[in-house]
Amino acid sequence: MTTTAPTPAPSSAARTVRLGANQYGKAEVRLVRVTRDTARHEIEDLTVTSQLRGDFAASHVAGDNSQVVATDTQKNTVYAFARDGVGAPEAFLLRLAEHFTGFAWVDGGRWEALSHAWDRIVAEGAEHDHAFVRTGQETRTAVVTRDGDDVWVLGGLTDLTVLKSTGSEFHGFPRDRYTTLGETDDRVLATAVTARWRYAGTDVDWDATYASVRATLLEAFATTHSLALQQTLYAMAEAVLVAHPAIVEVRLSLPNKHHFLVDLSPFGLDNPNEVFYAADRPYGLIEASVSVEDAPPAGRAWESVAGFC
Ligand SMILES: O=c1[nH]c(=O)c2[nH]c(=O)[nH]c2[nH]1
Repeated sequence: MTTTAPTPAPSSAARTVRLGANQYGKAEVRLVRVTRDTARHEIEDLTVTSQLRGDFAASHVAGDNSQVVATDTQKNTVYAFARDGVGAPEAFLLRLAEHFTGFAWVDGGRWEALSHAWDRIVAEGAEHDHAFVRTGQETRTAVVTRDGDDVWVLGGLTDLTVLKSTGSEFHGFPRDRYTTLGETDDRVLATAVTARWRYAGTDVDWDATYASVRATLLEAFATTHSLALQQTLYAMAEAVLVAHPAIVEVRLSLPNKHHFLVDLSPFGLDNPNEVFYAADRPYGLIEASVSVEDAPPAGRAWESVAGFC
């Protein structure tokens, strides 16, 4: 038997290492703001992440924190800025970006928000002034990335769950020895939409555009007679781009929430497309980016945005 001597590990003196890309900050700051100027309160509920980029080498290599804006300070800043109001998450994040890049050694960063929706409770026939119920609907998302004077804004939403009980077909796919799926011209189509969209600039009515994009996504989902979830995805993204000149790119991630017809024949029953098993996994996952032809370069807009191809 031949034995090979192990290769000696290189001594640390023989190698030069270098700090690469880095960012740091406070993740998932939970912020709830109650606006109580009148008896009819308003509530804003966000989860905010702040990450700074810049010259932080001294802290990493020597423990010199003279340029480290503490993550605790970043968290406090989020709360302090909320004292003046929150408003659209995109606008709030742009304020944070402007503030933190005021430190000479901070040249950019990434600020992200999830916006959690609450509805008023209807009590005694009227919307209550200060009692709310979390809507089981989607979560609005926003990401601001700044690099020097360049800034990119993504709007978005996640967990917008939709279903069509007809108007969906799937056939014409290749068959090989592993194919068992039957062709269908009438199936249930359901998905939980995750969408992100890239704005061309920052002079935008964020709330109005969000509401309009959401409505456009829903309308396109409802009205597209679907031959594949891929086709529905494209129709949804196209509809958003056609209706919103401020938006230049849409990325969608659509899980195909399969609804399988249950075989009721063992019970002597037919099943004319009425009783389904709603499977939770595995699920098809359909993802794409759709953009306008003359879209400005995406730059760093999509950096660290997980969950898309
Ligand atoms: O809309 C669909 N797209 C697919 O790619 C696919 N694959 C599959 O098994 N079912 C479906 N449905």
